[in-house]
Formats: sequence, structure tokens, C-alpha cells
Amino acid sequence: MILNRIPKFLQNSLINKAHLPVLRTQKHLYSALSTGNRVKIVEVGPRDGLQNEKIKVPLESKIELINRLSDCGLPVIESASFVSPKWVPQMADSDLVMERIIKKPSVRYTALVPNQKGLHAAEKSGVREIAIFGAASETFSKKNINCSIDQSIENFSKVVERAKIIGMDIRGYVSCVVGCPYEGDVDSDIVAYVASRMYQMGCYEISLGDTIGVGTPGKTLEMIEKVSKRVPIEKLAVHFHDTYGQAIANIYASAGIRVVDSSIAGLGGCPYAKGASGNVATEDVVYLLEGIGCNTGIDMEKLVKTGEWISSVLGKDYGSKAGKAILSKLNNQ
Ligand SMILES: CC(C)(COP(=O)([O-])OP(=O)([O-])OC[C@H]1O[C@@H](n2cnc3c(N)ncnc32)[C@H](O)[C@@H]1OP(=O)([O-])[O-])[C@@H](O)C(=O)NCCC(=O)NCCSC(=O)C[C@@](C)(O)CC(=O)[O-]
Repeated sequence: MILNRIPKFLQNSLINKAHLPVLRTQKHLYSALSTGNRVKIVEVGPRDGLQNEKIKVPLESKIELINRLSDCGLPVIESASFVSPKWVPQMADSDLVMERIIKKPSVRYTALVPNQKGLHAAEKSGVREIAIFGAASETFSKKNINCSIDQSIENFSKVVERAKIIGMDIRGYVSCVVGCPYEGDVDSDIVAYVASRMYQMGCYEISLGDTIGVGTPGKTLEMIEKVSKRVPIEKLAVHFHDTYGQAIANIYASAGIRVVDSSIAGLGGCPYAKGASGNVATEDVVYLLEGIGCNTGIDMEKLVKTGEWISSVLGKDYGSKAGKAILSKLNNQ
């Protein structure tokens, strides 16, 4: 009988059978990625995708990438990062990127901000929405932003306080939500704690990052279940790296979530998470979502052409499976 109340796509999935006990207690989780829902994609390619590139990406290419992504119909594009250029040199021209991109009124152009200095620089460059970024692992927090989890929360609350005064919207990231490159498995209670602190301080959305891509559908679902007890599920987003090829499965398993982060052509990686591969490719996510009847509002043809183009700029193979397949069809028409 319980099965009848679960959407069809979950009824037939392994996730559903393996996790019925979880799903039974979390009715709101099943509404997930079900037919007819609109799912928002947050494109993180220009920031998460490029930040780890060893060779300096030309400013003009960064700008062209963001402008092309805007034309694809993506509603949110994380475009820049106002972090220390000593820590992440690739993002050092973020002010110029933000100043020179063509801003469409329908698109939100966001930027990472770690501290007051970054907030000030973002404000000067006309940024209207920022993202703070913490972690559920002490060691990762120290390696990535040079402070403990509690210190980071204290620092972020000052950034958020000031950002609210100047009318900015604020998103929060929690990294290492299932695993840490230094500490191994991560306790979901800590993820829930960091996420809830960010939500309480005024972040309108919390993105849960599987920074090193070690999550599997079962672990992901259990983590979301824990976090959603402290932060409303409609305020959560998922952010998967695809190191173990599980990202699409994890998104499919992220029952109840309506916001998915992804990166064009699967670019990406965190400089402080060695061995982590790129983010899940936006093209693959759009293919999944549209395939199960979710509306993304994204122009797939423009998207795959953008994915192929940026891959060639970076001298890489095109990293989206769906993108490659669609492109080869287009080329054979
Ligand atoms: C947080 C800090 C700044 C602390 O770094 P620190 O060294 O502790 O800071 P500090 O205050 O001692 O400053 C050191 C120097 O940096 C400068 N500085 C300080 N702040 C800024 C700033 N905002 N903009 C420009 N410059 C800055 C500051 O002025 C000083 O310069 P100096 O006096 O030596 O010439 C540093 O650790 C940092 O920048 N970390 C960022 C690391 C990063 O960007 N990681 C990747 C993003 S997170 C990620 O990818 C994960 C995510 C979000 O995608 C989700 C997921 O996948 O899990």
C-alpha cells in the first residue's frame, strides 16, 4: 500500500526498495523529481568548473562562456569567486568578469565570497547574490578556508549580516556532505548542523556538496533525510562531483530536492580536494531531468555546443556523455 503513494519512477527503482523505511517516514521526500515539476539548475561551470584549471583561462573566454550559458536559458550562473588570489589564482580576474559579462534580467549571476574582503570586492563589481562556503569536515575546512567549522560560521555570520544590509541574496554551501578527502566518512549530523546554521543566519538556499564524489544513492538519501529535519527540503540543493560515476544516480535518488548544481561539460574540481574529478555535467543533468518529465527551460542544442566549445578552449575531451551523443546526432543531420 505504501508503494501506491510513491511516485512511479521511485516505485521501480532500487532506491525505493532499499530505502522504504526511510521513505515511509519522509513522505515529503517522495515528491522529488516527479513528472511535471520544475527543477532549477544552478550552473557552476564558470566558477567551480574553471577554478582548478592549471593554465590561466583567458578573460575573454570566461566572459564568452558566461554569455553563452545565459543564452542557453540557465536561470542561475555562478560566475566568479572573490577569494584570495594566492589561494585560487584562476579566479583573480573575477571583478573584470562580473563587470564585463552581458547581464540578462532573467539570469542571476552569483559569486563565492569567503570573508568581508571578498564581500567588499563583490559589491564593487556589481554582484547581487553571493555564496558563502563551509564544510562538514574540520580538516577540509582548515585546508580550504584556513579556519575551523565554528570559526567559519562566526565569520560567515558577519558576511551575511553585511550582505543583507546591502540587499544581497545569500546562498550557502556545505562541502564534504558524505565524505572528506582527509577524514573519510562524514557524519550527517554535522552536515545538518552546518546547513542549519547557514539557514538560520539567512541563506535562502543551502547546497549540499559531495566534494569528492564518493556518495552513493543510499548514503545520499540518508544524508538528505537527516538534513531535511533541520532545514526545509525546498531550501536545499544538491551538488555532486562525478569521481565515481555516481552523480546522476545520486541526483535521481535526491528525493524532494528541486535545485541541482552542475557544470557545463562536467568541468571542475576543488583545488583543496585532491583526486576529486569534475562536477556532474549540466548536459547530463538536463537529459535526465527532461527524460523523467521535469521542465528545466534549457535549450539543449545551445548547451551542447557551448560544452563542446569550452572543452576545446581548455584543450580537453568533451566530458558530457549526453552532450557527445546529441552533438554527434546534430553533426549527422
Ligand atoms: C578564506 C581565505 C581568504 C583565508 O585565507 P587566509 O590566508 O587565512 O586569510 P588572510 O586574511 O590571512 O589573508 C591572506 C592574504 O589573502 C588576502 N585575502 C584574504 N581574503 C581575500 C579575498 N576575499 N580576496 C582577495 N584577497 C584576500 C589578504 O589580503 C592577504 O593578502 P596579503 O596581505 O598576504 O597580501 C582563503 O583560505 C581562501 O581564499 N580560500 C578559498 C579557497 C577556495 O576558493 N576553494 C575553492 C572553493 S570551495 C569549493 O570549490 C567547494 C564547493 C563550493 O564547490 C562545493 C563542493 O563541491 O563541495
